[in-house]
Amino acid sequence: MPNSGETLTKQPQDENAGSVSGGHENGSFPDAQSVCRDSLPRLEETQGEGTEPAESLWTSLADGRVRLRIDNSCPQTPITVHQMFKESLEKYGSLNALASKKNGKWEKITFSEYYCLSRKAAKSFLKLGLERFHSVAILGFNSPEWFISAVGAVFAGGIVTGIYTTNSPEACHYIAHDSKTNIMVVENQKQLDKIMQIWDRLPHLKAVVLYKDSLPETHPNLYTMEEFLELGRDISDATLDDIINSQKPNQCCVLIYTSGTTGKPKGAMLSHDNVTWTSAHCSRAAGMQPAEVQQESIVSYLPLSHVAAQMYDLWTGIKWGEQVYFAEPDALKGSLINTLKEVQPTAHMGVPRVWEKIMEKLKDASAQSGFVKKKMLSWAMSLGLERNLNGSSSSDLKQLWTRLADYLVLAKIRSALGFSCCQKHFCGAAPLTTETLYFFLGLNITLYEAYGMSETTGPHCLSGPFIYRQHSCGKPAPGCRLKLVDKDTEGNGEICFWGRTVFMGYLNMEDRTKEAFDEEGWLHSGDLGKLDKDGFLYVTGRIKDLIITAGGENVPPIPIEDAVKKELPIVSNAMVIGDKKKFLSMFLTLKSELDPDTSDPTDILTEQARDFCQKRGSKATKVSEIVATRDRAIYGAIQEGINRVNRNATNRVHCIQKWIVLPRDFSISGGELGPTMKLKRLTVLEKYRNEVDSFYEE
Ligand SMILES: Nc1ncnc2c1ncn2[C@@H]1O[C@H](COP(=O)(O)OP(=O)(O)OP(=O)(O)O)[C@@H](O)[C@H]1O
Repeated sequence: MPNSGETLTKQPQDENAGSVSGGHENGSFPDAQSVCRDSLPRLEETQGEGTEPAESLWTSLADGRVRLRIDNSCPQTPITVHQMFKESLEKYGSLNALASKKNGKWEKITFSEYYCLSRKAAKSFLKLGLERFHSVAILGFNSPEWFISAVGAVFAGGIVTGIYTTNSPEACHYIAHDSKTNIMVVENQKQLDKIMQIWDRLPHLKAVVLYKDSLPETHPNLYTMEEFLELGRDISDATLDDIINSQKPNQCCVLIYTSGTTGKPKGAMLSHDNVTWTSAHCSRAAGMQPAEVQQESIVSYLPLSHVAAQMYDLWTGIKWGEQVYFAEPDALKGSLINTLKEVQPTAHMGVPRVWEKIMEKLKDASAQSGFVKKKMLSWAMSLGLERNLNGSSSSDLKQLWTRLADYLVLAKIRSALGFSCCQKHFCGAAPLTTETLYFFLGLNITLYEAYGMSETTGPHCLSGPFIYRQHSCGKPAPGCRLKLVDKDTEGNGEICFWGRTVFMGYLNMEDRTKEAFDEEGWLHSGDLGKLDKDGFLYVTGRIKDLIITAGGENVPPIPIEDAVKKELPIVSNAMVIGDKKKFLSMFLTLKSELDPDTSDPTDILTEQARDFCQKRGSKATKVSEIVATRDRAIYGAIQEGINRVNRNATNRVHCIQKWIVLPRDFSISGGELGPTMKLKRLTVLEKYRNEVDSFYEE
């Protein structure tokens, strides 16, 4: 791959692919006319006041600088995280910023207090020996301490990186080592235990701060959050301000480790400009309001080590003066709905799996309710869906019924979910199924999809109240561009990105960084997409998941997997296997109840799965009963379902020839799913290597 780090004086010309750009400042989006065939706009000569000059669009060094992608479609002066916070402080200083539950009561701090605490944290990090461009790693559930540590780390000239709480000690070690972590901020004893196991192999680690539990043992370099915040007392404001003032927008301040669905995690380096520009422009385009218009309130619960949550909750919260309420650590085990009901957020973001879980809960509740309730719900939802799919073209009487159904039934469900005041429901980070989309449309909840990657500082394409089309991820954010390359006859091509969302490079991975960009500096996503005539993007597949059989046929696995799941409602996960193999085979897992404490899949089949068994004449209630006996009724039904999918296959190569039911559903703790519930195919292949071999034994 050519070196994209060259000076970008030459402007790219793309003869085959038109590019689509986002709208401007006011958050408006382009119409059909802006699907243009022109080249990229000229990069401005100026990189913004105070920006260190840099020649290259990428770097793989923590202390590296990049040339910012400022051009006439996004001319705004680049700023640092501290400058962004200072601007917000002037406007929103007295507003509440962060709210967390302590002893059953919400405790709140204002933006002024938030800023002061972040400075205190910054001084304490310096006192503990945080070196420039070394990392502060945060390992814990969302909380004010998480935010204050993150902002403090950046103020102190460090780089903040989140670590998933589900990571093993070795996975924590990988990140801490790669990012030269100087200080680790951990939530509780459980996370501390992991660090204690690896500390002696982390030569840069100087101290650990514990922010929830009390100190379990005396260790010279172990502090509680209270102790920590006092450590920097003798660091002067001038010392900190010197460091803050020396920061440049084109330097790194955040590291997001990809969750490794395609291999080893990579540390995506985000610059101050990536963070501040994306915070300013993406959420506004999706309809989020600045606090001077309406203070948005949101609930923070998705892992902050993932780019989507970190941008949405933390950095955008600072930019627009949002009030962030922290959920309980068991949010995803069920308590989230209670928090939502209390907070009544004005906007809510979930990954598709979160929305699916809400859907499954509602379906189960409906299945257990009486005949009349069930009928009322399905009547109201069918009217809601019809209106949302067909618009309000129906008769006056029908419209009246639709409004009545919303008032009598649907509004109550939305209220029970905590969405009475919620004006924007976002979904992103993974594909959303039509079933989920339609289910929520039936409830009169429109899910606005966003699409992007860690490498685009989260969202690059957005939907919102002013830009929406079903099944689409919307349009590029204002000032951003995308193009499709290597298009097939149906218009599907690889999605490539350009704009100030585009990251700096992968830390310590020069080769992977070069591979990510083409010679003109476009970032290649590894995703397939299609554009409609109005410039709306539809993500249609992942090249990075493409299976190439031994015969050289390209097989996208997701459509086959989705078809199997649609045919067989007992199936939870389906995974096609066949890379470099003579034919395709498939792993299946069955829908099973989750352990309420750990969220791990149990052996007990879900209500829906048991219903499937009963209808097929099987008495099974557990996964193990089906697998151990190769339950004839169920195995027969699965084979029939697969036969139906095979009959609709594009050609013989796309047919599933062998399959197996695995004894346990995929899960994050099992390692088969990433934190946004995306399938980690390589891990599954490794974990079930014997089963794979058994498919292909002669
Ligand atoms: N709205 C969406 N629809 C479909 N796919 C999406 C959407 N949003 C994100 N994705 C998928 O998620 C990918 C980005 O994921 P992310 O940057 O979070 O990396 P990851 O999954 O954590 O790890 P890895 O890079 O190792 O796969 C995109 O390239 C795309 O495949």
